[in-house]
Amino acid sequence: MSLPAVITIDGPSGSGKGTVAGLLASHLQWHLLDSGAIYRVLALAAVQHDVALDDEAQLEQLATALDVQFIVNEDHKQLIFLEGNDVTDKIRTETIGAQASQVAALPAVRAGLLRRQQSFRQVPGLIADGRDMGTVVFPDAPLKIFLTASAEERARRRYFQLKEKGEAVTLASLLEEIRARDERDMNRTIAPLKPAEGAVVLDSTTMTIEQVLERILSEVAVRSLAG
Ligand SMILES: Nc1ncnc2c1ncn2[C@@H]1O[C@H](COP(=O)(O)OP(=O)(O)O)[C@@H](O)[C@H]1O
Ligand SMILES: Nc1ccn([C@H]2C[C@H](O)[C@@H](COP(=O)(O)OP(=O)(O)O)O2)c(=O)n1
Repeated sequence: MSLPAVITIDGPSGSGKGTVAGLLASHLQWHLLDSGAIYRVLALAAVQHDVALDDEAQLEQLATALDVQFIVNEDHKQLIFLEGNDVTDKIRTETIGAQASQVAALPAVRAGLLRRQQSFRQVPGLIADGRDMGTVVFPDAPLKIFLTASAEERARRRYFQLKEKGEAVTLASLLEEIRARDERDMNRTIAPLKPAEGAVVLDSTTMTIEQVLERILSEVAVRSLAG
């Protein structure tokens, strides 16, 4: 029996992966894997348990035993729980993003989280967003998207997103953080951020969210992926 279909969406921070993945999942009524959230939760767990962000052995243990739950509420919003506590908003800061990028560079951590991510592949299908969804976690996915945008545009998007949440941020510091995270995610030795073979590369710098969604849906239709 063949495995349920997966659409992978990989790309750098602020390219629109999370937004588009969520819209696609609700449009197709498929499951959603926000793999970045798992790395963010692991970073938060490490801080809370006083585990150093470069202690690979302890982080591996923490990763394998990580008590994280994804729950969709009645408003169709995905909530994320760590050890029973709602951490949905807490994990969205740039600090946690940078810490997630740090723990994600450790091979034992990635290996410890691999099967957990693959278990999200359930009928009728899965939309998986991250950095290595198409290259490592679901290499057989029938549709792989690499979503990108200029660093300036991604920093601008993040700026408005965080400002709306009341976070005190500056455009200049966000651009610097985005560049540092790009650098680490693209240059690590294990599962670096890069387009998977055969990926559709979409540069969303001058595209609206709707245009990105339409473009991906046209690729879904060409491949007859949705029933
Ligand atoms: N094509 C787009 N045009 C304008 N804003 C966008 C676009 N795609 C995403 N955004 C906005 O940019 C911000 C970051 O998007 P997000 O989906 O969180 O990116 P990622 O998951 O890749 O980090 C959000 O506020 C989102 O609404
Ligand atoms: N599949 C993944 C997902 C995220 N990561 C790492 C690298 C990223 O900088 C951090 C945070 O990822 P996340 O997708 O939540 O970040 P953005 O929303 O794109 O800013 O985790 C990863 O290494 N592999």
